[in-house]
Amino acid sequence: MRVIDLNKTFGSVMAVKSASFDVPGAQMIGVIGRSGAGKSTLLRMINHLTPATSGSILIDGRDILALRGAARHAWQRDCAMIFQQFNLVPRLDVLTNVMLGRLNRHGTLRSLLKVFGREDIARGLHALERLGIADQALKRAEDLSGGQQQRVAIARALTQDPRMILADEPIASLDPMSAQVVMDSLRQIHERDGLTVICNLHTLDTARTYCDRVIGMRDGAIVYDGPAHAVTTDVARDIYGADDSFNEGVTSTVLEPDDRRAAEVAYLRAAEAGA
Ligand SMILES: Nc1ncnc2c1ncn2[C@@H]1O[C@H](COP(=O)(O)OP(=O)(O)OP(=O)(O)O)[C@@H](O)[C@H]1O
Repeated sequence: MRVIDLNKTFGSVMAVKSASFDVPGAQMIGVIGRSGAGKSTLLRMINHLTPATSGSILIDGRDILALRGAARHAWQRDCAMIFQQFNLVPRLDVLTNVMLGRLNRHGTLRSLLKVFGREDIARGLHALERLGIADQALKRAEDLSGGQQQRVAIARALTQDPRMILADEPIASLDPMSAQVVMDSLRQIHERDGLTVICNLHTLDTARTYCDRVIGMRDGAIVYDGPAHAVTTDVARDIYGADDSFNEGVTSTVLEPDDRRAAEVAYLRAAEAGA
């Protein structure tokens, strides 16, 4: 993937400014930066959840920002999104939630009727097994812990057969142990399946532990792009724009404007409808 001079403005706010980077092969990338730095907007533009103002994103030489209609939905299927708030259907059982990831692989009629075949069930169960929660398959999603729900969301993403996983602060709502399990799962998917995982993270130590590469954003611009191990305290201070009193433990945020939630819900509905 090549991201070239990507920009996003919201009114007078330049959320992402001239972002450019290449992902030459499967990588696990952590995007860090303080609240409002533009991390979510960057991920959302890659997935088409937020339209870019200008720039291009080339995959196999094709600008995915120019895609419309079915081609655009096919791309959204190829880059599965994982959200901080899991975005499961709370009253549906876990297995059905996971199989929803298969819907936009099928034709419209099958998708509308939510008809799952044997292969869908097998794939759903296999994904749950990989995430270590197959025993929860028949429970309602809302009855699971936050960490388990995020693993269900990852299993759903896997059943989409994605080329890439984009995770927007996947552990921000989780306790430390659940966060570790979720990050271990994403790392394992990256290594075993050879998928690129781009993950917005709000703690530096998580990025250092799990990612090979870190992209640091400040005020919409990429101010660091390099190996995770090279993110020293000085580099971090530059990314977070903090003074000498900078404390690594204090980084991003969990605030999420309502309009973004609405966009996520619309995205998932479209996926469910097999649009
Ligand atoms: N839908 C929107 N409408 C208007 N402004 C927005 C919208 N989404 C993001 N912004 C603004 O764009 C800038 C970048 O926001 P973004 O959410 O991408 O940052 P972030 O680094 O992900 O922050 P956080 O860690 O708080 O989620 C901020 O100034 C934010 O207020």
